Amino acid sequence: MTFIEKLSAAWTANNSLLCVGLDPDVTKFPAQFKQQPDAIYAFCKAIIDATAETACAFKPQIAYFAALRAEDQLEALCAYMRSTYPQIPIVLDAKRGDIGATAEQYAREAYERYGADAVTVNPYMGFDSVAPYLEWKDRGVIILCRTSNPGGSDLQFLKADGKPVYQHVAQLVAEKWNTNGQCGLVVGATFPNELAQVRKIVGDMPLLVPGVGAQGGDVEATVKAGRTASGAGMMINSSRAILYAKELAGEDFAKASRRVAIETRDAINAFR
Ligand SMILES: O=c1ccn([C@@H]2O[C@H](COP(=O)(O)O)[C@@H](O)[C@H]2O)c(=O)[nH]1
Repeated sequence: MTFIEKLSAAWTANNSLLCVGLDPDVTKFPAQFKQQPDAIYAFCKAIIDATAETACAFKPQIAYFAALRAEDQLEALCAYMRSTYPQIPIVLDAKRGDIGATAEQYAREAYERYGADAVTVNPYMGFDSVAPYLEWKDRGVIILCRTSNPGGSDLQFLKADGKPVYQHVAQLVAEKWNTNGQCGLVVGATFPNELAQVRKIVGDMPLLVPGVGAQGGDVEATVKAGRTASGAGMMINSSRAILYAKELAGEDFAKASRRVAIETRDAINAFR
């Protein structure tokens, strides 16, 4: 099964466009994890088990693991997700970008070492820096287009040949790079107008849409701007708001995460 087939099946089976982001920050972990040597694995596993039925994808952010020399825990976590929830795609958020020879190694890291279904990639160095990922025909390549952060405008909004750079990226990926139908784009929920522009350019291409939850993106505006005719087409990511959900009286952290994941999924579904 290809990444796109798996994602489409997960949209339907879980009736969800929610992507649960795994950004494990040990300073925010509940007390019971503090002394645990594999705390990152144990915390993320609990979140995965609590939210799996609400999600169309999981998105581990590699920086949170690498910064603590915890790549082995990321590897174990990806193996756990693949064996326990094989129907839910893993999108490794690594935002890689380098010359072709190095990109080949980054592609192996994402797809072979971690067994990710898709990886995020930076298009700034052009086609030959993305081509090695495209060689993995059953995997997804999710290319940064209009990122959710304010500083994304510094370059992505610059006009070239009369239109902003992010629109060039969308057009280039849709018309030239996506020959095997395996590409997606990252477009922030914090910019619904640009999300609508990108949707017009790329047809039904899947979009990874971070920015709801902690970054304050508006769910209704996001869904209305980015949905396809069939009411899908997006992995709307929320990380911190789910991982570190405020617990209600008598609730534990995983139940709180599950509750917020359900609320977010349902809020999204209300506008599909
Ligand atoms: O444009 C982008 C691309 C990626 N991200 C990543 O998504 C999550 C967002 O986390 P929240 O806690 O929901 O804000 C994080 O891993 C970012 O690295 C993004 O925010 N914007």
